[in-house]
Amino acid sequence: MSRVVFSMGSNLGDREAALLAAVRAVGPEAVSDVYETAPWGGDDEQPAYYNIAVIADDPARSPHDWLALGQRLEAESGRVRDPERPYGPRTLDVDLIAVWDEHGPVRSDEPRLLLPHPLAHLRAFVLVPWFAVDRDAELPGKGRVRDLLRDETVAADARALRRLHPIWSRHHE
Ligand SMILES: Nc1ncnc2c1ncn2[C@@H]1O[C@H](COP(=O)(O)OP(=O)(O)OP(=O)(O)O)[C@@H](O)[C@H]1O
Ligand SMILES: Nc1nc2c(c(=O)[nH]1)N=C(CO)CN2
Repeated sequence: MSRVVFSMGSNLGDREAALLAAVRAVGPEAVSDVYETAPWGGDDEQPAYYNIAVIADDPARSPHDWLALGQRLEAESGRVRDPERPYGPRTLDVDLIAVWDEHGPVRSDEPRLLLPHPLAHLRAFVLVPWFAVDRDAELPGKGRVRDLLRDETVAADARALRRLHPIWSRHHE
C-alpha cells in the first residue's frame, strides 16, 4: 500500500493544462479545485500560481516511484531550472507532501526525498487545497491540517487565496 498527497503548482505557460496532464498521469483518488495563490517564499516578481492538492493510492508504487513520476512530469512540462532563483517561476512543480505505506507514515531524511515535506505546515497553498479534499487530513509529525491552518501567518495567507474552479471530474478518467 502506498498513499500519497501531492501539492502541484504552475505559474508559467498554460497553468491549467500542465496541472491537468499531471493529474491524469497520477491516476488520482481525489483532486482539489484550482486555487490561485500569490508566490510564497520571497521571490515576488513572478506570476500568480495555480495550485492543487492531489491524493493517489497505488499499492505498486514506492515513495521513490512517486518522486520519479513527479520529476518526469515536471520535465515533460518543459520546466527549466534557474539556479539563481530557487523559488522562481515554473511550468510545473510536483511536491510529495506525505506518503503512507502499510506501516504508517513514511519518514525520510534523504535530501532527494524529504518526507513529510519539511515546509508543508507553513504553506497555505498546500494546506488549503489538501483540507478541501480531506477534512481529517493530518501532516505526520505536525498535526491536523485543520489546526495548522489556525497559525496566524498561514491563516492570513489562506484568506488571500482565491478558489477558482474544479479541474478534474469523472469524464476525465
Ligand atoms: N518531498 C519532496 N517532494 C519533491 N521533491 C523533493 C522532496 N524532498 C526532496 N525533494 C528534492 O527537492 C529537489 C528540488 O526540487 P524543486 O527544485 O522542485 O524544489 P522546490 O519545489 O522549488 O522547493 P520546495 O522543496 O521548497 O517546494 C528535487 O531534486 C527533489 O529530489
Ligand atoms: N504560491 C506558490 N508559491 C510557491 C510555490 C507554489 O506552488 N505556489 N512553489 C514553490 C516551490 O515549491 C515556491 N513558492
